[in-house]
Amino acid sequence: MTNTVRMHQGPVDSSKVPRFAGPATFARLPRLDQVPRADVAVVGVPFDTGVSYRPGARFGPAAVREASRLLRPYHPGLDVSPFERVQVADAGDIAANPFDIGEAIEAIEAGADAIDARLVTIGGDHTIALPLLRSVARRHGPVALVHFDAHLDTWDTYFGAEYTHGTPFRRAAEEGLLDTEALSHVGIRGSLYGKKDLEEDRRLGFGIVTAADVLRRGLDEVTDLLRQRIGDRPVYISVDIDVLDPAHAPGTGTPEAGGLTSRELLEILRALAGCRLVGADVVEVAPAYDHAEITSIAASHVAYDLVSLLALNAEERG
Ligand SMILES: N=C(N)NCCCC(=O)O
Ligand SMILES: [Zn+2]
Ligand SMILES: [Zn+2]
Repeated sequence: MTNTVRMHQGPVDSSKVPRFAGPATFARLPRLDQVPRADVAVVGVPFDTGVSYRPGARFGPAAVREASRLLRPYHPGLDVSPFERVQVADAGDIAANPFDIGEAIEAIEAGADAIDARLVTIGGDHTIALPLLRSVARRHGPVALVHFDAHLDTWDTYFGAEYTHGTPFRRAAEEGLLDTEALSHVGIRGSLYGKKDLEEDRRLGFGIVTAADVLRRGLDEVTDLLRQRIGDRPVYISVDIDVLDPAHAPGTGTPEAGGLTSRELLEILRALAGCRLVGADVVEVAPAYDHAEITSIAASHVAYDLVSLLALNAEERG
Protein backbone atom coordinates (compact mmCIF):
# COMPACT_ATOMS: atom_id res chain seq x y z
CA MET A 1 0.00 0.00 0.00
CA THR A 2 1.65 3.19 -1.11
CA ASN A 3 -0.11 6.36 -0.41
CA THR A 4 -0.17 8.21 -3.68
CA VAL A 5 -3.91 8.82 -3.36
CA ARG A 6 -4.53 9.34 0.32
CA MET A 7 -3.45 12.63 1.93
CA HIS A 8 -1.70 12.35 5.23
CA GLN A 9 -1.88 14.73 8.13
CA GLY A 10 1.59 16.20 8.44
CA PRO A 11 3.34 18.32 11.05
CA VAL A 12 2.24 21.81 12.09
CA ASP A 13 3.48 24.25 9.42
CA SER A 14 6.41 26.10 11.00
CA SER A 15 5.96 29.07 8.65
CA LYS A 16 2.45 29.60 10.09
CA VAL A 17 2.84 28.59 13.72
CA PRO A 18 6.31 29.23 15.18
CA ARG A 19 8.09 26.00 15.85
CA PHE A 20 8.68 26.99 19.46
CA ALA A 21 4.92 27.39 20.12
CA GLY A 22 2.58 24.77 21.47
CA PRO A 23 3.10 21.43 23.19
CA ALA A 24 5.79 19.17 21.70
CA THR A 25 4.92 16.07 19.74
CA PHE A 26 7.68 14.37 17.76
CA ALA A 27 8.52 16.64 14.79
CA ARG A 28 5.26 18.54 15.53
CA LEU A 29 3.30 15.64 14.08
CA PRO A 30 -0.34 14.94 14.99
CA ARG A 31 -1.05 12.69 17.94
CA LEU A 32 -2.18 9.18 17.11
CA ASP A 33 -5.68 9.96 18.46
CA GLN A 34 -5.95 12.86 15.97
CA VAL A 35 -5.63 10.67 12.85
CA PRO A 36 -7.78 7.78 11.64
CA ARG A 37 -4.81 5.41 11.44
CA ALA A 38 -1.03 5.52 11.13
CA ASP A 39 1.63 3.61 9.23
CA VAL A 40 4.43 4.69 11.53
CA ALA A 41 4.14 5.83 15.14
CA VAL A 42 6.70 7.41 17.42
CA VAL A 43 6.14 6.31 21.01
CA GLY A 44 7.95 7.25 24.21
CA VAL A 45 8.91 4.90 27.02
CA PRO A 46 9.97 7.01 30.00
CA PHE A 47 11.52 4.21 32.06
CA ASP A 48 15.00 4.02 33.63
CA THR A 49 14.75 1.58 36.52
CA GLY A 50 17.08 -0.82 34.68
CA VAL A 51 20.23 1.32 34.78
CA SER A 52 23.56 0.28 36.32
CA TYR A 53 25.05 3.77 36.65
CA ARG A 54 23.61 7.27 36.12
CA PRO A 55 19.80 7.45 36.17
CA GLY A 56 17.74 9.94 34.16
CA ALA A 57 16.74 8.33 30.85
CA ARG A 58 13.12 8.47 32.03
CA PHE A 59 13.25 12.09 30.85
CA GLY A 60 14.53 11.09 27.39
CA PRO A 61 11.21 11.02 25.50
CA ALA A 62 10.24 14.55 26.54
CA ALA A 63 13.71 15.94 25.72
CA VAL A 64 13.81 14.27 22.30
CA ARG A 65 10.35 15.60 21.44
CA GLU A 66 11.45 19.13 22.44
CA ALA A 67 14.61 18.84 20.34
CA SER A 68 12.60 17.56 17.36
CA ARG A 69 10.76 20.87 16.85
CA LEU A 70 13.30 21.95 14.24
CA LEU A 71 12.94 18.89 11.99
CA ARG A 72 11.73 19.78 8.49
CA PRO A 73 9.50 17.58 6.33
CA TYR A 74 11.94 16.66 3.50
CA HIS A 75 14.93 14.34 4.08
CA PRO A 76 17.49 15.14 1.36
CA GLY A 77 19.89 12.33 2.32
CA LEU A 78 17.21 9.70 1.67
CA ASP A 79 15.25 11.77 -0.87
CA VAL A 80 11.96 11.23 0.93
CA SER A 81 9.22 13.34 2.53
CA PRO A 82 8.32 10.75 5.15
CA PHE A 83 5.21 12.51 6.47
CA GLU A 84 3.74 12.84 2.96
CA ARG A 85 4.60 9.32 1.93
CA VAL A 86 2.94 7.68 4.94
CA GLN A 87 0.89 8.70 7.96
CA VAL A 88 3.24 9.27 10.88
CA ALA A 89 1.88 10.13 14.32
CA ASP A 90 3.04 10.55 17.89
CA ALA A 91 1.53 7.83 20.07
CA GLY A 92 2.45 9.49 23.37
CA ASP A 93 4.14 7.57 26.18
CA ILE A 94 3.67 4.03 27.45
CA ALA A 95 3.08 4.18 31.22
CA ALA A 96 5.69 1.85 32.74
CA ASN A 97 5.82 1.24 36.52
CA PRO A 98 9.07 2.81 37.81
CA PHE A 99 9.02 0.63 40.96
CA ASP A 100 8.62 -2.81 39.34
CA ILE A 101 10.79 -3.77 36.36
CA GLY A 102 8.82 -6.96 35.60
CA GLU A 103 5.52 -5.12 35.53
CA ALA A 104 7.07 -2.34 33.43
CA ILE A 105 8.35 -4.86 30.87
CA GLU A 106 4.88 -6.37 30.58
CA ALA A 107 3.30 -2.94 30.15
CA ILE A 108 5.79 -1.98 27.44
CA GLU A 109 5.15 -5.19 25.51
CA ALA A 110 1.37 -4.74 25.79
CA GLY A 111 1.67 -1.04 24.91
CA ALA A 112 3.66 -1.83 21.78
CA ASP A 113 1.24 -4.62 20.80
CA ALA A 114 -1.68 -2.20 21.10
CA ILE A 115 -0.34 0.23 18.47
CA ASP A 116 -1.19 -0.87 14.93
CA ALA A 117 1.79 0.77 13.21
CA ARG A 118 5.52 0.33 12.76
CA LEU A 119 7.15 1.82 15.84
CA VAL A 120 10.08 4.09 16.46
CA THR A 121 10.40 4.07 20.25
CA ILE A 122 12.15 6.78 22.24
CA GLY A 123 13.58 5.58 25.56
CA GLY A 124 14.09 5.13 28.31
CA ASP A 125 17.00 2.88 29.20
CA HIS A 126 18.02 -0.13 27.10
CA THR A 127 15.94 -2.58 29.17
CA ILE A 128 12.97 -1.59 27.01
CA ALA A 129 14.44 -3.23 23.90
CA LEU A 130 13.44 -6.66 25.26
CA PRO A 131 9.65 -6.12 25.42
CA LEU A 132 9.81 -4.17 22.14
CA LEU A 133 11.54 -7.13 20.46
CA ARG A 134 8.97 -9.52 21.93
CA SER A 135 6.24 -7.46 20.31
CA VAL A 136 8.09 -7.27 16.97
CA ALA A 137 8.86 -11.01 16.97
CA ARG A 138 5.21 -11.80 17.61
CA ARG A 139 4.34 -10.00 14.35
CA HIS A 140 7.34 -10.90 12.22
CA GLY A 141 9.05 -13.93 13.77
CA PRO A 142 12.72 -13.82 14.82
CA VAL A 143 14.32 -10.67 13.43
CA ALA A 144 17.75 -9.57 12.28
CA LEU A 145 19.22 -6.94 14.59
CA VAL A 146 21.54 -4.00 14.09
CA HIS A 147 22.44 -2.78 17.56
CA PHE A 148 24.33 0.51 17.77
CA ASP A 149 25.96 0.84 21.20
CA ALA A 150 29.23 1.31 23.05
CA HIS A 151 28.17 -1.74 25.08
CA LEU A 152 27.38 -5.34 24.21
CA ASP A 153 24.25 -5.47 26.41
CA THR A 154 24.50 -9.26 26.28
CA TRP A 155 25.64 -9.63 29.87
CA ASP A 156 23.82 -12.15 32.03
CA THR A 157 22.83 -10.44 35.30
CA TYR A 158 23.59 -7.44 37.52
CA PHE A 159 23.21 -7.99 41.28
CA GLY A 160 21.43 -11.19 40.27
CA ALA A 161 18.86 -9.24 38.24
CA GLU A 162 18.09 -10.62 34.77
CA TYR A 163 16.20 -7.65 33.37
CA THR A 164 18.47 -4.60 33.20
CA HIS A 165 19.83 -2.23 30.57
CA GLY A 166 22.99 -4.36 30.25
CA THR A 167 21.15 -7.63 29.49
CA PRO A 168 18.29 -7.16 26.99
CA PHE A 169 19.93 -8.87 24.01
CA ARG A 170 21.02 -11.95 25.99
CA ARG A 171 17.40 -12.37 27.12
CA ALA A 172 16.11 -11.72 23.58
CA ALA A 173 18.44 -14.39 22.18
CA GLU A 174 17.42 -16.88 24.90
CA GLU A 175 13.75 -16.22 24.12
CA GLY A 176 14.27 -16.93 20.41
CA LEU A 177 13.29 -13.39 19.35
CA LEU A 178 16.41 -12.93 17.20
CA ASP A 179 17.57 -14.51 13.94
CA THR A 180 20.97 -15.73 15.09
CA GLU A 181 22.35 -15.62 11.52
CA ALA A 182 21.98 -11.86 11.33
CA LEU A 183 23.00 -10.07 14.50
CA SER A 184 25.39 -7.11 14.58
CA HIS A 185 26.67 -4.74 17.19
CA VAL A 186 28.09 -1.45 15.87
CA GLY A 187 30.26 1.01 17.81
CA ILE A 188 31.42 -1.35 20.56
CA ARG A 189 34.31 -0.04 22.61
CA GLY A 190 35.49 0.47 26.15
CA SER A 191 36.36 -1.75 29.03
CA LEU A 192 34.76 -5.14 29.67
CA TYR A 193 34.48 -7.41 32.70
CA GLY A 194 36.64 -10.01 30.95
CA LYS A 195 37.48 -11.58 27.61
CA LYS A 196 34.68 -14.07 28.17
CA ASP A 197 32.15 -11.26 27.58
CA LEU A 198 33.22 -11.34 23.93
CA GLU A 199 33.20 -15.15 23.75
CA GLU A 200 29.71 -15.40 25.20
CA ASP A 201 28.49 -12.66 22.88
CA ARG A 202 29.91 -14.52 19.87
CA ARG A 203 28.25 -17.72 21.06
CA LEU A 204 24.88 -15.94 20.97
CA GLY A 205 25.54 -15.25 17.27
CA PHE A 206 26.62 -11.62 17.28
CA GLY A 207 29.19 -10.12 14.94
CA ILE A 208 30.92 -6.96 16.11
CA VAL A 209 31.81 -3.80 14.22
CA THR A 210 33.85 -1.87 16.76
CA ALA A 211 34.11 1.92 16.87
CA ALA A 212 37.71 1.45 15.69
CA ASP A 213 36.46 -0.63 12.70
CA VAL A 214 34.27 2.28 11.63
CA LEU A 215 37.35 4.49 11.60
CA ARG A 216 39.85 2.02 10.09
CA ARG A 217 37.68 0.09 7.62
CA GLY A 218 35.49 3.04 6.70
CA LEU A 219 31.77 3.56 6.28
CA ASP A 220 31.34 1.83 2.91
CA GLU A 221 33.00 -1.40 3.95
CA VAL A 222 31.14 -1.44 7.26
CA THR A 223 27.73 -0.78 5.72
CA ASP A 224 28.32 -3.41 3.00
CA LEU A 225 29.03 -5.92 5.73
CA LEU A 226 25.92 -4.97 7.70
CA ARG A 227 23.68 -5.14 4.64
CA GLN A 228 25.08 -8.52 3.68
CA ARG A 229 24.40 -9.85 7.15
CA ILE A 230 20.81 -8.57 7.12
CA GLY A 231 20.00 -9.77 3.60
CA ASP A 232 16.24 -9.70 3.03
CA ARG A 233 15.32 -10.60 6.59
CA PRO A 234 13.01 -8.38 8.66
CA VAL A 235 15.37 -6.21 10.70
CA TYR A 236 15.09 -4.24 13.93
CA ILE A 237 17.46 -1.34 14.65
CA SER A 238 18.27 -0.45 18.26
CA VAL A 239 20.27 2.74 18.79
CA ASP A 240 21.78 3.35 22.22
CA ILE A 241 22.78 7.01 21.97
CA ASP A 242 26.00 6.19 23.84
CA VAL A 243 27.23 4.69 20.56
CA LEU A 244 28.16 8.32 19.91
CA ASP A 245 31.29 9.78 21.45
CA PRO A 246 30.53 11.72 24.65
CA ALA A 247 31.47 14.84 22.65
CA HIS A 248 28.43 14.11 20.46
CA ALA A 249 26.21 12.73 23.22
CA PRO A 250 27.19 13.76 26.73
CA GLY A 251 23.64 13.29 28.03
CA THR A 252 23.67 9.59 28.73
CA GLY A 253 24.10 7.25 31.65
CA THR A 254 27.16 5.12 30.80
CA PRO A 255 29.38 7.23 28.52
CA GLU A 256 32.51 5.72 26.91
CA ALA A 257 35.30 7.64 25.16
CA GLY A 258 36.21 6.97 21.52
CA GLY A 259 32.77 6.76 19.95
CA LEU A 260 31.16 7.49 16.61
CA THR A 261 30.38 10.99 15.42
CA SER A 262 26.73 11.77 14.79
CA ARG A 263 27.64 12.16 11.08
CA GLU A 264 29.00 8.60 10.99
CA LEU A 265 25.93 7.18 12.73
CA LEU A 266 23.50 8.97 10.40
CA GLU A 267 25.49 7.86 7.34
CA ILE A 268 25.39 4.21 8.43
CA LEU A 269 21.65 4.44 9.05
CA ARG A 270 21.05 5.98 5.60
CA ALA A 271 23.09 3.22 3.97
CA LEU A 272 20.55 0.73 5.38
CA ALA A 273 17.80 2.16 3.14
CA GLY A 274 16.12 -0.68 1.29
CA CYS A 275 16.48 -3.15 4.16
CA ARG A 276 13.22 -4.59 5.53
CA LEU A 277 13.09 -2.45 8.67
CA VAL A 278 10.19 -3.48 10.93
CA GLY A 279 10.84 -1.37 14.03
CA ALA A 280 13.45 0.66 15.85
CA ASP A 281 14.35 2.39 19.08
CA VAL A 282 16.58 5.21 20.30
CA VAL A 283 17.45 4.81 23.96
CA GLU A 284 19.59 6.04 26.85
CA VAL A 285 19.12 9.81 26.38
CA ALA A 286 19.50 11.25 29.91
CA PRO A 287 18.93 15.01 29.60
CA ALA A 288 20.23 15.94 33.08
CA TYR A 289 23.82 15.36 31.84
CA ASP A 290 23.24 17.07 28.50
CA HIS A 291 24.47 20.47 27.40
CA ALA A 292 22.77 22.75 24.88
CA GLU A 293 20.55 19.79 23.88
CA ILE A 294 23.51 18.17 22.06
CA THR A 295 22.32 14.64 22.86
CA SER A 296 18.60 15.13 22.38
CA ILE A 297 19.19 16.90 19.05
CA ALA A 298 21.33 13.95 17.88
CA ALA A 299 18.66 11.51 19.09
CA SER A 300 15.86 13.44 17.37
CA HIS A 301 17.78 13.27 14.09
CA VAL A 302 18.40 9.56 14.53
CA ALA A 303 14.66 9.06 15.16
CA TYR A 304 13.85 11.13 12.04
CA ASP A 305 16.14 8.91 9.97
CA LEU A 306 14.51 5.78 11.39
CA VAL A 307 11.03 7.16 10.62
CA SER A 308 12.24 7.98 7.09
CA LEU A 309 13.61 4.47 6.59
CA LEU A 310 10.26 3.04 7.67
CA ALA A 311 8.42 5.43 5.36
CA LEU A 312 10.55 4.26 2.44
CA ASN A 313 9.44 0.70 3.19
CA ALA A 314 5.78 1.54 3.49
CA GLU A 315 4.58 -0.30 0.43
CA GLU A 316 5.48 -3.57 2.13
CA ARG A 317 2.69 -3.13 4.64
CA GLY A 318 -0.60 -4.76 3.78
N1 LIG B 1 23.00 -0.16 27.97
C1 LIG B 1 23.84 0.70 28.41
N2 LIG B 1 23.80 1.96 28.02
N3 LIG B 1 24.80 0.39 29.26
C2 LIG B 1 25.05 -0.91 29.77
C3 LIG B 1 26.20 -0.80 30.73
C4 LIG B 1 26.22 -1.95 31.67
C5 LIG B 1 27.31 -1.84 32.74
O1 LIG B 1 27.16 -1.05 33.65
O2 LIG B 1 28.27 -2.59 32.65
ZN1 LIG C 1 25.36 1.63 25.87
ZN1 LIG D 1 22.76 -0.17 25.53
